[in-house]
Amino acid sequence: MFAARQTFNLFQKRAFSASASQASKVAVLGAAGGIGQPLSLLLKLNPRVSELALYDIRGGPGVAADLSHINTNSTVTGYEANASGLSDCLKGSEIILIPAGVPRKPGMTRDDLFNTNASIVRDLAKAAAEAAPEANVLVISNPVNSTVPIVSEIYKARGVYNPKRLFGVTTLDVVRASRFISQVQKTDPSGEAVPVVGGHSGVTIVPLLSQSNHASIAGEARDALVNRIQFGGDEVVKAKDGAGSATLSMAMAGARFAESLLRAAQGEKGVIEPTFVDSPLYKDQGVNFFASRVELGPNGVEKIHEVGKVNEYEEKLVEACLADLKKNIQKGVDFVKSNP
Ligand SMILES: NC(=O)C1=CN([C@@H]2O[C@H](COP(=O)(O)OP(=O)(O)OC[C@H]3O[C@@H](n4cnc5c(N)ncnc54)[C@H](O)[C@@H]3O)[C@@H](O)[C@H]2O)C=CC1
Ligand SMILES: O=C([O-])CC(=O)C(=O)O
Repeated sequence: MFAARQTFNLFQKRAFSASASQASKVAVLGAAGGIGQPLSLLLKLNPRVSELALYDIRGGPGVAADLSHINTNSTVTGYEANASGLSDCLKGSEIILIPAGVPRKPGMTRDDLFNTNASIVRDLAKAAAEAAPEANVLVISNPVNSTVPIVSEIYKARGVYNPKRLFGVTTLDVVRASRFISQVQKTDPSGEAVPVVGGHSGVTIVPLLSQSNHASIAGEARDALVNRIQFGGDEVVKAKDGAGSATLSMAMAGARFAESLLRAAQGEKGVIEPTFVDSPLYKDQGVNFFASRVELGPNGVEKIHEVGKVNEYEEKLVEACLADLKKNIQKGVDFVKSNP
Protein backbone atom coordinates (compact mmCIF):
# COMPACT_ATOMS: atom_id res chain seq x y z
CA MET A 1 0.00 0.00 0.00
CA PHE A 2 2.78 2.38 1.05
CA ALA A 3 4.75 1.38 -2.04
CA ALA A 4 1.70 2.01 -4.19
CA ARG A 5 1.26 5.46 -2.71
CA GLN A 6 4.92 6.23 -3.21
CA THR A 7 4.70 5.18 -6.86
CA PHE A 8 1.57 7.32 -7.32
CA ASN A 9 3.22 10.39 -5.77
CA LEU A 10 6.29 9.86 -7.90
CA PHE A 11 4.08 9.66 -11.00
CA GLN A 12 2.40 12.91 -10.08
CA LYS A 13 5.74 14.64 -9.56
CA ARG A 14 7.14 13.33 -12.80
CA ALA A 15 4.07 13.98 -14.90
CA PHE A 16 3.57 17.56 -13.70
CA SER A 17 6.30 19.52 -12.02
CA ALA A 18 4.00 22.16 -10.52
CA SER A 19 4.76 23.47 -7.07
CA ALA A 20 1.91 25.85 -6.34
CA SER A 21 -1.38 26.26 -8.12
CA GLN A 22 -3.87 29.04 -8.40
CA ALA A 23 -7.57 28.46 -8.99
CA SER A 24 -7.99 27.04 -12.48
CA LYS A 25 -11.21 25.50 -13.69
CA VAL A 26 -10.74 23.13 -16.60
CA ALA A 27 -13.68 21.73 -18.55
CA VAL A 28 -13.63 18.60 -20.71
CA LEU A 29 -16.41 18.19 -23.30
CA GLY A 30 -16.64 14.57 -24.37
CA ALA A 31 -15.23 13.50 -21.01
CA ALA A 32 -16.62 9.95 -21.04
CA GLY A 33 -14.95 8.98 -24.31
CA GLY A 34 -11.79 7.11 -25.19
CA ILE A 35 -9.71 10.29 -24.92
CA GLY A 36 -11.94 12.10 -22.43
CA GLN A 37 -11.51 9.57 -19.62
CA PRO A 38 -7.71 9.26 -19.50
CA LEU A 39 -7.38 12.99 -20.23
CA SER A 40 -9.63 13.77 -17.26
CA LEU A 41 -7.59 11.37 -15.13
CA LEU A 42 -4.35 13.17 -16.00
CA LEU A 43 -5.98 16.53 -15.28
CA LYS A 44 -7.16 15.21 -11.90
CA LEU A 45 -3.52 14.43 -11.11
CA ASN A 46 -2.39 17.93 -12.11
CA PRO A 47 -2.04 20.18 -9.04
CA ARG A 48 -2.49 23.28 -11.22
CA VAL A 49 -6.12 22.29 -11.81
CA SER A 50 -8.41 23.28 -8.96
CA GLU A 51 -11.76 22.40 -10.50
CA LEU A 52 -12.44 19.77 -13.12
CA ALA A 53 -15.78 20.02 -14.95
CA LEU A 54 -16.84 17.04 -17.05
CA TYR A 55 -19.52 16.99 -19.72
CA ASP A 56 -20.59 14.32 -22.17
CA ILE A 57 -23.85 13.41 -23.88
CA ARG A 58 -23.65 10.24 -21.82
CA GLY A 59 -21.74 9.22 -18.73
CA GLY A 60 -20.24 12.51 -17.51
CA PRO A 61 -21.44 12.21 -13.90
CA GLY A 62 -20.21 8.58 -13.67
CA VAL A 63 -16.70 9.44 -14.80
CA ALA A 64 -16.71 12.41 -12.41
CA ALA A 65 -17.82 10.30 -9.43
CA ASP A 66 -15.04 7.81 -10.15
CA LEU A 67 -12.31 10.44 -10.51
CA SER A 68 -13.55 12.38 -7.48
CA HIS A 69 -12.29 9.62 -5.17
CA ILE A 70 -8.68 10.24 -6.19
CA ASN A 71 -6.92 11.93 -3.32
CA THR A 72 -5.79 15.14 -4.98
CA ASN A 73 -7.22 18.52 -3.98
CA SER A 74 -9.22 19.42 -7.07
CA THR A 75 -12.98 19.10 -7.13
CA VAL A 76 -14.57 17.05 -9.92
CA THR A 77 -18.11 17.65 -11.11
CA GLY A 78 -19.98 15.76 -13.81
CA TYR A 79 -22.79 17.56 -15.61
CA GLU A 80 -26.04 16.21 -16.99
CA ALA A 81 -26.41 16.07 -20.76
CA ASN A 82 -28.67 19.07 -21.26
CA ALA A 83 -28.27 22.76 -22.11
CA SER A 84 -28.03 23.96 -18.52
CA GLY A 85 -25.61 21.12 -17.70
CA LEU A 86 -23.34 22.20 -20.53
CA SER A 87 -23.58 25.86 -19.62
CA ASP A 88 -22.89 25.19 -15.91
CA CYS A 89 -19.94 23.01 -16.88
CA LEU A 90 -18.45 25.81 -18.98
CA LYS A 91 -19.07 28.82 -16.71
CA GLY A 92 -15.86 30.15 -15.13
CA SER A 93 -13.58 27.80 -17.09
CA GLU A 94 -10.07 28.95 -17.89
CA ILE A 95 -9.51 26.06 -20.29
CA ILE A 96 -12.05 24.10 -22.32
CA LEU A 97 -10.79 20.89 -23.91
CA ILE A 98 -12.97 19.40 -26.66
CA PRO A 99 -12.43 15.72 -27.48
CA ALA A 100 -16.15 15.20 -28.31
CA GLY A 101 -16.98 13.45 -31.55
CA VAL A 102 -16.54 10.22 -33.43
CA PRO A 103 -13.15 8.64 -34.12
CA ARG A 104 -11.98 6.99 -37.35
CA LYS A 105 -12.38 3.38 -38.40
CA PRO A 106 -9.90 1.64 -40.74
CA GLY A 107 -10.11 3.00 -44.29
CA MET A 108 -11.38 6.43 -43.23
CA THR A 109 -9.54 9.74 -43.45
CA ARG A 110 -9.96 12.37 -40.76
CA ASP A 111 -11.94 14.39 -43.30
CA ASP A 112 -14.49 11.54 -43.41
CA LEU A 113 -15.38 12.52 -39.83
CA PHE A 114 -16.39 16.01 -40.90
CA ASN A 115 -20.09 15.30 -41.49
CA THR A 116 -20.59 14.08 -37.92
CA ASN A 117 -18.08 16.12 -35.96
CA ALA A 118 -18.58 19.54 -37.57
CA SER A 119 -22.02 19.99 -36.03
CA ILE A 120 -20.92 18.56 -32.66
CA VAL A 121 -18.06 21.07 -32.47
CA ARG A 122 -20.22 23.92 -33.77
CA ASP A 123 -22.84 23.34 -31.06
CA LEU A 124 -20.28 23.05 -28.28
CA ALA A 125 -18.58 26.23 -29.56
CA LYS A 126 -21.92 28.08 -29.44
CA ALA A 127 -22.35 27.07 -25.81
CA ALA A 128 -18.76 28.02 -24.96
CA ALA A 129 -19.03 31.41 -26.70
CA GLU A 130 -22.08 32.10 -24.58
CA ALA A 131 -21.00 30.73 -21.19
CA ALA A 132 -17.22 31.27 -21.16
CA PRO A 133 -16.23 33.54 -24.06
CA GLU A 134 -12.81 34.33 -22.57
CA ALA A 135 -11.68 30.76 -21.95
CA ASN A 136 -8.88 29.10 -23.89
CA VAL A 137 -10.49 26.58 -26.25
CA LEU A 138 -8.42 23.49 -27.10
CA VAL A 139 -9.91 21.56 -30.01
CA ILE A 140 -9.02 17.87 -30.22
CA SER A 141 -12.01 16.64 -32.30
CA ASN A 142 -11.11 15.78 -35.89
CA PRO A 143 -10.67 16.95 -38.53
CA VAL A 144 -8.76 19.59 -36.53
CA ASN A 145 -7.86 21.47 -39.75
CA SER A 146 -11.59 22.19 -40.19
CA THR A 147 -13.00 22.09 -36.65
CA VAL A 148 -10.75 24.94 -35.44
CA PRO A 149 -12.02 27.31 -38.19
CA ILE A 150 -15.57 26.25 -37.25
CA VAL A 151 -15.01 27.43 -33.68
CA SER A 152 -13.50 30.70 -34.90
CA GLU A 153 -16.48 31.40 -37.19
CA ILE A 154 -18.95 30.73 -34.37
CA TYR A 155 -17.07 33.09 -32.05
CA LYS A 156 -16.77 35.75 -34.77
CA ALA A 157 -20.51 35.63 -35.42
CA ARG A 158 -21.09 36.38 -31.74
CA GLY A 159 -18.47 39.13 -31.57
CA VAL A 160 -16.33 37.29 -29.01
CA TYR A 161 -13.53 35.88 -31.18
CA ASN A 162 -10.08 36.23 -29.66
CA PRO A 163 -7.56 34.44 -31.91
CA LYS A 164 -5.12 34.22 -29.01
CA ARG A 165 -7.45 31.87 -27.15
CA LEU A 166 -8.17 29.24 -29.81
CA PHE A 167 -5.89 26.24 -30.28
CA GLY A 168 -5.99 23.10 -32.40
CA VAL A 169 -4.19 20.42 -30.41
CA THR A 170 -1.37 19.05 -32.58
CA THR A 171 0.85 18.03 -29.66
CA LEU A 172 0.50 14.34 -30.51
CA ASP A 173 2.38 14.91 -33.77
CA VAL A 174 5.50 16.15 -31.96
CA VAL A 175 5.13 13.51 -29.26
CA ARG A 176 5.14 10.85 -32.00
CA ALA A 177 7.96 12.55 -33.91
CA SER A 178 10.29 12.53 -30.92
CA ARG A 179 9.43 8.89 -30.12
CA PHE A 180 9.78 7.65 -33.71
CA ILE A 181 13.10 9.41 -34.33
CA SER A 182 14.45 8.03 -31.05
CA GLN A 183 13.55 4.50 -32.18
CA VAL A 184 15.48 4.97 -35.42
CA GLN A 185 18.46 6.66 -33.79
CA LYS A 186 18.39 4.53 -30.60
CA THR A 187 18.32 7.59 -28.38
CA ASP A 188 16.29 8.79 -25.41
CA PRO A 189 13.06 10.37 -26.76
CA SER A 190 13.05 12.94 -23.95
CA GLY A 191 16.13 14.49 -25.59
CA GLU A 192 14.61 14.58 -29.07
CA ALA A 193 12.60 17.52 -30.37
CA VAL A 194 11.38 17.46 -33.95
CA PRO A 195 9.39 20.55 -34.95
CA VAL A 196 6.18 19.58 -36.77
CA VAL A 197 4.31 22.34 -38.60
CA GLY A 198 1.24 22.69 -40.81
CA GLY A 199 -1.95 20.93 -39.82
CA HIS A 200 -3.16 17.65 -38.36
CA SER A 201 -3.85 15.15 -41.12
CA GLY A 202 -1.75 13.25 -43.64
CA VAL A 203 0.40 15.49 -45.80
CA THR A 204 -0.57 18.61 -43.85
CA ILE A 205 1.60 17.20 -41.02
CA VAL A 206 5.10 18.47 -41.87
CA PRO A 207 7.99 17.22 -39.73
CA LEU A 208 11.15 19.32 -40.01
CA LEU A 209 13.90 16.77 -39.52
CA SER A 210 16.48 19.33 -40.70
CA GLN A 211 15.79 21.22 -37.46
CA SER A 212 16.15 18.11 -35.27
CA ASN A 213 19.27 16.61 -33.69
CA HIS A 214 19.50 14.35 -36.74
CA ALA A 215 19.51 16.76 -39.66
CA SER A 216 21.65 14.40 -41.71
CA ILE A 217 18.98 11.68 -42.04
CA ALA A 218 18.44 11.32 -45.78
CA GLY A 219 17.11 9.06 -48.50
CA GLU A 220 14.85 6.12 -47.66
CA ALA A 221 15.38 6.41 -43.91
CA ARG A 222 14.19 10.02 -44.00
CA ASP A 223 11.22 9.23 -46.25
CA ALA A 224 10.11 6.36 -44.01
CA LEU A 225 10.37 8.48 -40.88
CA VAL A 226 8.48 11.41 -42.37
CA ASN A 227 5.78 9.05 -43.61
CA ARG A 228 5.46 7.39 -40.20
CA ILE A 229 5.06 10.79 -38.48
CA GLN A 230 2.49 11.94 -41.07
CA PHE A 231 0.49 8.73 -40.87
CA GLY A 232 1.10 7.71 -37.23
CA GLY A 233 -2.60 8.03 -36.50
CA ASP A 234 -3.38 5.39 -39.15
CA GLU A 235 -1.08 2.92 -37.40
CA VAL A 236 -3.27 3.08 -34.29
CA VAL A 237 -6.56 3.06 -36.23
CA LYS A 238 -5.41 -0.10 -38.02
CA ALA A 239 -4.22 -1.82 -34.85
CA LYS A 240 -7.46 -1.00 -32.99
CA ASP A 241 -9.28 -2.61 -35.91
CA GLY A 242 -12.59 -0.74 -35.74
CA ALA A 243 -12.46 0.15 -32.03
CA GLY A 244 -11.34 3.74 -32.59
CA SER A 245 -8.13 5.72 -32.85
CA ALA A 246 -5.39 6.98 -30.53
CA THR A 247 -6.80 7.70 -27.08
CA LEU A 248 -4.10 7.14 -24.46
CA SER A 249 -1.26 8.87 -26.28
CA MET A 250 -3.70 11.64 -27.20
CA ALA A 251 -4.75 12.02 -23.57
CA MET A 252 -1.09 12.44 -22.62
CA ALA A 253 -0.60 15.00 -25.40
CA GLY A 254 -3.76 16.95 -24.46
CA ALA A 255 -2.81 16.98 -20.79
CA ARG A 256 0.68 18.21 -21.71
CA PHE A 257 -0.77 21.07 -23.73
CA ALA A 258 -3.20 22.06 -20.96
CA GLU A 259 -0.35 21.92 -18.44
CA SER A 260 1.76 24.20 -20.66
CA LEU A 261 -1.08 26.73 -20.92
CA LEU A 262 -1.55 26.70 -17.15
CA ARG A 263 2.19 27.14 -16.56
CA ALA A 264 2.20 30.12 -18.92
CA ALA A 265 -0.99 31.55 -17.37
CA GLN A 266 0.59 31.24 -13.94
CA GLY A 267 3.55 33.38 -14.98
CA GLU A 268 6.17 31.00 -16.38
CA LYS A 269 8.06 32.53 -19.29
CA GLY A 270 9.27 30.81 -22.44
CA VAL A 271 6.62 28.06 -22.55
CA ILE A 272 6.50 26.89 -26.16
CA GLU A 273 4.20 24.29 -27.72
CA PRO A 274 3.37 23.49 -31.33
CA THR A 275 -0.28 24.26 -32.02
CA PHE A 276 -2.68 25.02 -34.86
CA VAL A 277 -3.69 28.67 -34.49
CA ASP A 278 -4.96 31.69 -36.38
CA SER A 279 -1.56 32.53 -37.81
CA PRO A 280 -0.06 35.27 -39.99
CA LEU A 281 2.59 32.94 -41.46
CA TYR A 282 0.80 31.97 -44.71
CA LYS A 283 -2.14 34.40 -44.76
CA ASP A 284 -0.74 35.94 -47.93
CA GLN A 285 -1.42 32.55 -49.57
CA GLY A 286 -4.95 32.37 -48.18
CA VAL A 287 -4.10 29.93 -45.38
CA ASN A 288 -5.44 31.51 -42.20
CA PHE A 289 -4.59 28.78 -39.70
CA PHE A 290 -1.25 27.04 -39.36
CA ALA A 291 0.56 25.02 -36.71
CA SER A 292 4.02 26.13 -35.69
CA ARG A 293 5.87 26.62 -32.44
CA VAL A 294 3.87 29.04 -30.33
CA GLU A 295 4.98 30.77 -27.17
CA LEU A 296 2.19 30.75 -24.61
CA GLY A 297 1.47 33.45 -22.04
CA PRO A 298 -1.21 34.67 -19.65
CA ASN A 299 -3.26 35.88 -22.64
CA GLY A 300 -2.97 32.64 -24.59
CA VAL A 301 -0.87 33.03 -27.74
CA GLU A 302 2.11 35.24 -26.91
CA LYS A 303 4.25 34.78 -30.01
CA ILE A 304 3.91 32.68 -33.16
CA HIS A 305 7.31 31.45 -34.30
CA GLU A 306 8.26 31.34 -37.96
CA VAL A 307 8.76 27.95 -39.58
CA GLY A 308 12.47 28.75 -39.85
CA LYS A 309 15.05 27.46 -42.28
CA VAL A 310 13.93 24.39 -44.23
CA ASN A 311 15.67 22.36 -46.91
CA GLU A 312 14.46 21.76 -50.45
CA TYR A 313 12.75 18.48 -49.52
CA GLU A 314 10.85 20.17 -46.68
CA GLU A 315 9.91 23.11 -48.88
CA LYS A 316 8.02 20.64 -51.09
CA LEU A 317 6.31 19.16 -48.03
CA VAL A 318 5.17 22.63 -46.95
CA GLU A 319 3.85 23.32 -50.45
CA ALA A 320 1.75 20.13 -50.44
CA CYS A 321 0.57 20.92 -46.93
CA LEU A 322 -0.63 24.43 -47.81
CA ALA A 323 -2.71 23.22 -50.75
CA ASP A 324 -4.64 20.71 -48.59
CA LEU A 325 -4.82 22.93 -45.56
CA LYS A 326 -6.42 25.76 -47.49
CA LYS A 327 -9.24 23.44 -48.62
CA ASN A 328 -9.72 21.96 -45.12
CA ILE A 329 -9.96 25.43 -43.55
CA GLN A 330 -12.38 26.67 -46.20
CA LYS A 331 -14.57 23.61 -45.63
CA GLY A 332 -14.97 24.57 -41.96
CA VAL A 333 -15.72 28.21 -42.80
CA ASP A 334 -18.27 27.22 -45.47
CA PHE A 335 -19.96 24.80 -43.10
CA VAL A 336 -20.74 27.56 -40.61
CA LYS A 337 -21.94 29.85 -43.41
CA SER A 338 -24.49 27.27 -44.57
CA ASN A 339 -25.24 25.81 -41.13
CA PRO A 340 -24.95 28.74 -38.68
N1 LIG B 1 -6.16 16.08 -32.26
C1 LIG B 1 -5.65 14.88 -32.21
O1 LIG B 1 -4.42 14.72 -32.27
C2 LIG B 1 -6.52 13.68 -32.06
C3 LIG B 1 -7.88 13.79 -32.22
N2 LIG B 1 -8.70 12.70 -32.06
C4 LIG B 1 -10.14 12.90 -32.26
O2 LIG B 1 -10.77 13.04 -30.99
C5 LIG B 1 -12.17 12.72 -31.11
C6 LIG B 1 -12.61 11.81 -29.96
O3 LIG B 1 -11.98 10.56 -30.05
P1 LIG B 1 -12.30 9.40 -28.99
O4 LIG B 1 -12.28 9.94 -27.62
O5 LIG B 1 -11.45 8.25 -29.33
O6 LIG B 1 -13.83 9.07 -29.36
P2 LIG B 1 -14.94 8.36 -28.45
O7 LIG B 1 -16.07 7.99 -29.34
O8 LIG B 1 -14.32 7.30 -27.62
O9 LIG B 1 -15.38 9.53 -27.46
C7 LIG B 1 -16.06 10.66 -27.90
C8 LIG B 1 -16.97 11.12 -26.80
O10 LIG B 1 -17.64 12.29 -27.24
C9 LIG B 1 -18.95 12.24 -26.73
N3 LIG B 1 -19.81 13.15 -27.48
C10 LIG B 1 -20.36 13.01 -28.73
N4 LIG B 1 -21.10 14.08 -29.03
C11 LIG B 1 -21.00 14.92 -27.98
C12 LIG B 1 -21.56 16.20 -27.70
N5 LIG B 1 -22.36 16.83 -28.56
N6 LIG B 1 -21.25 16.77 -26.51
C13 LIG B 1 -20.44 16.15 -25.63
N7 LIG B 1 -19.90 14.94 -25.84
C14 LIG B 1 -20.19 14.34 -27.00
C15 LIG B 1 -19.35 10.78 -26.86
O11 LIG B 1 -20.45 10.46 -26.03
C16 LIG B 1 -18.07 10.09 -26.44
O12 LIG B 1 -18.05 9.84 -25.05
C17 LIG B 1 -12.31 12.09 -32.50
O13 LIG B 1 -12.85 13.04 -33.39
C18 LIG B 1 -10.87 11.76 -32.89
O14 LIG B 1 -10.69 11.72 -34.27
C19 LIG B 1 -8.18 11.49 -31.72
C20 LIG B 1 -6.83 11.33 -31.52
C21 LIG B 1 -5.89 12.40 -31.73
O1 LIG C 1 -5.72 9.24 -36.55
C1 LIG C 1 -6.78 9.64 -36.04
O2 LIG C 1 -7.88 9.58 -36.58
C2 LIG C 1 -6.70 10.26 -34.69
C3 LIG C 1 -5.66 11.28 -34.69
O3 LIG C 1 -5.88 12.42 -35.06
C4 LIG C 1 -4.29 10.85 -34.41
O4 LIG C 1 -4.08 9.76 -33.86
O5 LIG C 1 -3.37 11.62 -34.73
